[in-house]
Parts: sequence; structure tokens; C-alpha cells
Amino acid sequence: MTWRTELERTAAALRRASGAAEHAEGLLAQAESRLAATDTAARRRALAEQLRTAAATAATGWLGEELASIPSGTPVWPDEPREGAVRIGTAELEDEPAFPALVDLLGGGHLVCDGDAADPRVAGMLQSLLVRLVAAHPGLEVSLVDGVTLGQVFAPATALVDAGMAEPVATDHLGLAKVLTDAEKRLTEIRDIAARGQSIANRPYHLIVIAGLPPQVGKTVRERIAALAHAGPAARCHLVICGWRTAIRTEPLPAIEHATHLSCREAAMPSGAPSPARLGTLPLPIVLDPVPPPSQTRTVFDARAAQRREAETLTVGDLVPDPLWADSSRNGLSTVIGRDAGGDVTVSFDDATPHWLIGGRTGGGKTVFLLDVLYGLATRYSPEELELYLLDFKEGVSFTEFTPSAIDESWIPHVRAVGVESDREYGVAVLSSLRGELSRRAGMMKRAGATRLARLRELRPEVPLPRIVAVVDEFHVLFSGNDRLARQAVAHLEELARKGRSYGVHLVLASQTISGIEALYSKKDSIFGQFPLRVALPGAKHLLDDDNDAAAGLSVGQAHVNDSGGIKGRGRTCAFPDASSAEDLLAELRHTLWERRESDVEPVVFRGFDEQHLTGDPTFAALQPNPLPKALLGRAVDVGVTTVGYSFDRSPGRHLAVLGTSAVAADILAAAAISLGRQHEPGSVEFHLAATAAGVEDVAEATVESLKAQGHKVRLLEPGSILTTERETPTYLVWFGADGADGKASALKRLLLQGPADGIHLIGWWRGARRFLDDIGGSSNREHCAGVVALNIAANDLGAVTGNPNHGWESRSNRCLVIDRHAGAETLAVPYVRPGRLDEYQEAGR
Ligand SMILES: Nc1ncnc2c1ncn2[C@@H]1O[C@H](COP(=O)(O)OP(=O)(O)OP(=O)(O)O)[C@@H](O)[C@H]1O
Repeated sequence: MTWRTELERTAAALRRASGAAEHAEGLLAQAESRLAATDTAARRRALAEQLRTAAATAATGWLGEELASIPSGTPVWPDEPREGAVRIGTAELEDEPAFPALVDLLGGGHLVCDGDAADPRVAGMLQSLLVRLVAAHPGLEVSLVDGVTLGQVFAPATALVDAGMAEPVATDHLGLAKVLTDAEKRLTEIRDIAARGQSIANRPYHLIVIAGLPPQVGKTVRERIAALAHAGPAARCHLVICGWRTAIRTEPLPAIEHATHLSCREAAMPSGAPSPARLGTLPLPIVLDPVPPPSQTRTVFDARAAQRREAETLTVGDLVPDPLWADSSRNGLSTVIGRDAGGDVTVSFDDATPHWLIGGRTGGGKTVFLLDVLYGLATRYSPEELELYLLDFKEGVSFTEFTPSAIDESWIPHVRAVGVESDREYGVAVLSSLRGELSRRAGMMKRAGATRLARLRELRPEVPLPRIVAVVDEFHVLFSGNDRLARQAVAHLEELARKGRSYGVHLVLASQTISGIEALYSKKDSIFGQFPLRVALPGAKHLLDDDNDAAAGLSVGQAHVNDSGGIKGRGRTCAFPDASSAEDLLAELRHTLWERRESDVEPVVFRGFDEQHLTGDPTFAALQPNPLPKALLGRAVDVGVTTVGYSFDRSPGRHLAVLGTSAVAADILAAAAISLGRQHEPGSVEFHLAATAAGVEDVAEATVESLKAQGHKVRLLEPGSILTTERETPTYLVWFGADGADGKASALKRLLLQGPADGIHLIGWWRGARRFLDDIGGSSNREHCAGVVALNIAANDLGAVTGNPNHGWESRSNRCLVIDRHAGAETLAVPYVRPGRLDEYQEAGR
């Protein structure tokens, strides 16, 4: 072989190997120009020197220097290197080391060697190659196969396995098959991403190192390896295949594309020494890199593993941006939630992912994930940019930390309403109010001529138009039962899911499962099709596509985030921080946000099973004498938990009947009387109380005391005189137990008919709805009592009382239905009771 040919080949090999094409071309040109010289030995040395210099540029530091010469303590690289070449040994010229032998691996092609790790030279080369690549590539993911030394050659890589950078070494054909299956899956996913025009440049390299093929490997597996080699480089998958030689049955080997071939198995030299290794067409022999110093291997692997763990672990503190509230929600909202090998994983509410579905078993981390998201958003966006509605249908305290408490007066200023152990009506009320907001925004957009929220915000800068995020934890409860409420919830949800995107109203539904919700059967696809962002937590079912098993191996603290409705290959698995273990930090953060608030309006908190007390209602505290007094009866099950009242004016029928056997009725009467007392000047009105029902003495007595304390004249009436007592001044007759009308049905009718005109109103408790109807003279007289508070009475009895059979009223503890026939209003409410009375009543089974 002439020097010229040798030179050309050598430079070409270097060019191929290093990818430093321009540099090698330069070398070639220079060398050619000097070919005329006569001193061959000198030329060879000069050539070797030039190639050494070229290689030093093509592969530096961890990738190119002799490992033994790299000082201990040299850090692993923090960023991906640009060069793809890596050293595997040294080319020798006349038995002297001439220049490093490089192969173009990650970002280039593959390395195929006919020898396997049973040859110590190959074992040494593999170990040093792994150290180099792990030290140089922070994002590298590795699959290791060793069918010849039972994993011995990769023993030092345990640290990589522990850090999740590598799978445990596969040592048999089944293990190899799994490696290939996983690689094929990954390849398809990455190819899909690239096919959609998205960049795959931030995806980690996947390196498969086969130290030797397990004995049982046949044609099919070899063909799979060849196919992977064919498609791999385009999907950042590269192979190092050792022991790639014709099998015993002399099957021809499939060709491995994009490969540099390393040959170690030519016949032994006459001296008995193994033949030297050869790399590709490079005419010089190669001495493969030896086993690196064990301490170096350990240090590199440990450092990389530690760095990887740290890089993938986001702390709660990392969720918080600096500065706070700096982002605009004009085009959407987003927050970082975790990290994977590709960097930060963010989740967004925008045109592409307007609504989210989150799934995971109990204890799978849903609440923690939601807290992470909510703190992330509340720190990025000010309350002018973001409003939050939080509903929790399970027994627990998920969102209470966002609201003021006896221990901590602060709250998250973005939060408008929080439902804790909410009941379904409250959930429906929140959805209904959000739907109202959709309509309001739709109207504004139409009038302003805008088609997008962002545009409307530009046109109407004076109108606050924050994006709204409504979170519903355990949302399946809302739709359980397939009843009227479930149907209402479905209707609201459908509308919000469909239109929310345009108007900046976003939903997050979290549950253990999205299947099995009867009320949603026919609408499932149309509704959940609007929820492209899927977050699968451990135990999530039916959240991702059927053929997508990405959530199968998740452990608590990990989430699989898919932004394409669960389609395979579109997700990222990341660890998210544990907000439940950062109470102090979050409390401090809450305080900081609270102190920055511009409004003192606290979030409305609805606790489904809490008692409501008249004295705890700010509306009661603010009452003043006024010409249109209103009896306060309870708090509505609506978003604002507004006070429900019934007003007494002089028009006919302004009386109030509380119906049902529940002793809560007595408390409602008491609350009505006491609140009315506040709205009259003492002396301008009298209160006549009659306590004819058993067990109401305490309540009646307390009511008398309260009214007297307000300065009112109060009379206690005895049976027989309740309806016949003369009343010359405006009077409220508060009657605990009006069933039977004191035996004077006609007097009752007269009072109902004529009373209001004289300022005389009845507030009465009837235990039986039918009895009440009889007492007032039948259904034709129902107009004579326009106010009804239904407690535990049957829906058809209530229908008979009001003449409206369609109330759909289902009585239950701690709820009442307040009906004002004149106003055409029916309001579900939590009635006022005296503190602790609900427990007493429940214990007594009433
Ligand atoms: N990111 C995380 N890192 C570490 N531990 C976590 C993480 N997320 C959750 N956990 C642990 O799991 C526990 C349960 O989490 P969480 O309360 O969020 O579950 P959940 O799905 O809401 O359960 P449930 O529905 O029963 O309330 C937490 O108390 C915490 O100890």
C-alpha cells in the first residue's frame, strides 16, 4: 500500500470517526502538498502528529484523552458535548502509539466488534468506553447486555442502575429481547414525535451496549438488532455490539448499517499473540483502551448518578419563580411540575391543553400534585391574572390550607371559593356559576368584536379578566347516582369543557378512574375529548390510551404527563416534589402572597357538613332597622354561600311555614325571629311566642331572652289563646308547633289572610306537611302562606303544599329548601342551628 493510499484512508477514517470533517480535509490537503518530500519516516511521524492533533480536537477530555492520564477529581461534564467522536484505543505506527482511534458513536452511528467481552481487550475497551460516555453525556440512558461474562464486565455500572440511568444488565436471550422491545418502543415514540415536526434534540441518547450475544440468540434477534441499527441513529439510539460474528450454523449475519467495524478475531500471529485489533479500513493496528482505573470508574458513575438524581429531583422551592407574580395569563398559564432527563416538565392551560384529567389511586399523590400545581400557578400569576375555585369531594383537608383558619389568618388571594367535603349541590352551583361567567365573557367578546380572550383583554384593559382554573378532586362523586343533579353537572361540564378554552375557564378533574361514571356514559368521549392533558399517577386507570402502558410502573412521587389525550409516545414521566412535606415553606409562601393581596375579600369556604350559625354570619352582624325586614334562615348552597332570607312586607301571604319533623325547625324559627328583631326599633313591633311542640322549651326560652335583650316586647302565649290574642301593633307570631292550629282553623285562616296588611305575620313550624295544608284550608289556600322552608318532608308532600310537583326535593340532614312563592325562588340552604345542636339532633336520631 502506498503512503498516499494509507494517508487517504487514515484521514478518511478519522474524518468518519471524528465527524471533524473540515479539519480532516485540511489535513489531507496539507499532507498531499507535502507528498513530494523524500524522507518517508519523517513524513510518517509528521502525519501521525497531524492526526494526533486532529483527534485531539475531535475528541477532547473524557472523550479523547487516555483515561489513566485524566487527573482524579476531574468533574463529569454538566452539558452535552457537541462532538460525537469517542476514543476506543490507540492506533500504532511501527509499534509506537501514533494517534487516538476514534469512533463516531452518539449522534453518529454504531460500533460493531467481532470479538466479545470474553476477550479482555474487548472488556477493557467496553469499560473505558462506558466511563467516557457516562462522564461526557449528562442525559445518557444505557441498556446493557452481557451474554458472555454473566454481567461481570458491567459490574461497576450498578450505580447507574440505581440512579435509573441503566436497566439491570440483561444476561440471557430473554433479557436481550426485552432490551430490544423497549428500544423499539422508544424508537417508534421518538420517530412519531419527529414526524409531527417537533424537535427531538432534547431527548436523551440511548446507548445499547452488547458485550456479547447470549448463546441462544438466533436469526430473528440478529435481524431485530440490525433493524434497530438501521433506524436507531435518527432516533438518538446507538449500539455497541460485541461478539457480532457468524453463528455456529453459519447463518449469514445481517448487515449493520451506520456502523464502524472493529475486528479482533483475525488469526493469531505466528508468535501466538492475538492478532492486533483493526478499526474499519484504517490500515494501522489498534491497541484497545485498557480497563480504566477502578476508582475512576466508581467516581465517574457515582458522580453522574448523584447529579442525575439531583437534576431530576425538583424541590418545592424550585416550583417558586423569582420574582413572584411576574407572568401574564394572556395566552395561557403554565407552571413547572417536575423534571426528567430532558429537563423541566411544565404543564399548561392554553389552547392546546385547556383542561386536564388527573388519575391515580388513593394515596397515589393526586392531592400533592394538585398542591404543587396550585402553588406553582399562584406564585407565577397575580390574582388579576388567575382565579381559583377548588372543590374536594372526599373526606379530607386537601384545599383548606388555602383558606384562613383559627391558627393562620392568611389565605391564597387567588382563591375565590373552596368546597371542603363539598356536597354535590355545591359542586353543581360552582359549575353553574362558572357557566354564568362563560356567558358573561361571551357577551363581552361579542360586544367588543373579539374572538379570543387575549384580544378581549387588549380591547377592554379596564375589565379584570383573569383566567379561571376550577379544580374538582374526586370529581366522580359529582356525577354519581345518574340523577337530576348528575345530569345538571354533566350539562354544565359539557358546556365548560367545550367553551372554556375560548373564554379562559379551565377545568382540572381528578379521580381514581374516569370509567364507570354512569351519568357520563354517552358523553364520555365528547367531554373527555376536551381534556388533552392527562396526568397519570400510580394506579391511574383508563386515563391513557388502551395501548399506552406508560403509567404502569409509576411509584408515588412520579407522574406521567401526556399532552395528547393519552396517545402513546406523547408523555413524559417525571418526579414531582412532595408539597406535603414542605409545610413551613408553603406557609411562608402563603403569607408572602397574602401580604401582597390588594383585596381583603376572603375565599368563600363551603364545608358540606358544618353547622351554619346565625351569629357567625356577617350579614346578621350588619343588620339594622329597615322598612323591609328579612328573616335570615341559613346559608345558600351557592358559590358565595350567600345568606338566605325571607322578607316580610304587607302584601298578602307574607308568612313563613317551616315543615318537617326535624327539630332543626325550632332553630330556624329562632334564627328568623332574632334576625327580624334586629331590623325593628324596639317598641315598633311585638313578638308573640307559642311553644306547643314538645322539646322546644329551651329554644323558645333562648329566643325570648335574645329578643328581650334587643329591647323588644315579647309575649309567651298559652294554648287556646294563640290565635285569639288581640294584636294592635305589628306582631310576629312565632309558633313552635302549629299543627292543628290550636283548634282554631278559621282563626288561622283569618290571620293568614288579613295579618300582613296589619303588619301581623306568622312564622310557624308544622311537623306534617299534609297537616299544614289542612290547617290552612287546603291547597286552594296555599297562596295565603307564600314562604315555605322544607326540612324532612317527602317530595310529593312538598309538591302538594306548593302546587309544584317537580321540586326533586330529597330531604337530608343539614339542608333545607327555602321557597318564596311570590319571588318564584327556591334555594337550597344549610339552615341556621344553634352551635352544637346538629350533633345533638343526630345523636338523638332526629
Ligand atoms: N411527590 C411526592 N414525593 C414523595 N412522597 C409523596 C409525593 N406525593 C405524595 N407523596 C406521599 O404520598 C402520600 C399521599 O399523597 P396524596 O395525599 O397526594 O394522595 P392522594 O392521591 O390525594 O390520596 P387520597 O385520594 O387518599 O387523598 C403523601 O402524604 C406523601 O407522603
